[in-house]
Amino acid sequence: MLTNHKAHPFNVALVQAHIELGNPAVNRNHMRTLMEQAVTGAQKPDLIVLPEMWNTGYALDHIQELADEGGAETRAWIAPFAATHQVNVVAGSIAEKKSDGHVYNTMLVFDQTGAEVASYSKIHLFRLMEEEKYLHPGGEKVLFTLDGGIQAGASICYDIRFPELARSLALSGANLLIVPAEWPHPRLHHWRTLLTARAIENQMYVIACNRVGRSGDADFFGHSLIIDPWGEIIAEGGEQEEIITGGLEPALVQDVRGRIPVFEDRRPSMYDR
Ligand SMILES: NC(=O)CCC(=O)C(=O)O
Repeated sequence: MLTNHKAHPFNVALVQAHIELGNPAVNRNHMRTLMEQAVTGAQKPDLIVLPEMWNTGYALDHIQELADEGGAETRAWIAPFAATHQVNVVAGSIAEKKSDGHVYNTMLVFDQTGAEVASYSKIHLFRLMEEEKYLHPGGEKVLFTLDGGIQAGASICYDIRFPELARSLALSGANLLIVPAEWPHPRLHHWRTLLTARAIENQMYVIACNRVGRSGDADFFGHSLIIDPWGEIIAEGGEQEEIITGGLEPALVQDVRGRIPVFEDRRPSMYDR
């Protein structure tokens, strides 16, 4: 059940930001400034989402030195930010160096008390951006409960090309898929179509925060999206820095699942793998 104990919709704010290649200090300050804008905006968010690999960008050649050791630096400022502003934060993803010495593309999630409620490392590494040469893949899917009882599933960028992951999260109870990304031109058509498909087939909300700006040869287009469980786009960013906001209506997931009973009509024994 997607339950929300608040009378108002569950308001989300996607921080569609530019990321400075290989400069965690600049990126941290920039994200904090934008997050402050988000919490002081007209509509106070219940949840803030950042883009993928926002601390370093794809500075993969130097990722061993640049990655956040144990995620300590990120945790040290995002947890108090969440508590101070009483807002859930999906801290996009960061390059995180774990105790095994490998660098992972990791999403950290904090609730509105500042408690860390989840950590997910990207399962599917994207060869076109050489992730598989420099990063280590995560080994498990992750669900978490946000303030208000909303069950969310984690996906990072390229993960959305694997419908099995979103379906598996939905079957485990997720009603909302959260997707930080660094997705460049010329694949806007894929971005919008895949995200919409994940929403329609799983009858879940999908919220996806992409970065903007050029980095090396890549031109990141933004177009962050908030999509409802019927596949309607509630809000979509442009190609510049901005904060995209929208309200999720908790009851809509069950309503859509009642209209077309996809989950009741599944035939798992017919699917090989
Ligand atoms: N950072 C990524 O995973 C990019 C994925 C992407 O661009 C795609 O087309 O897939």
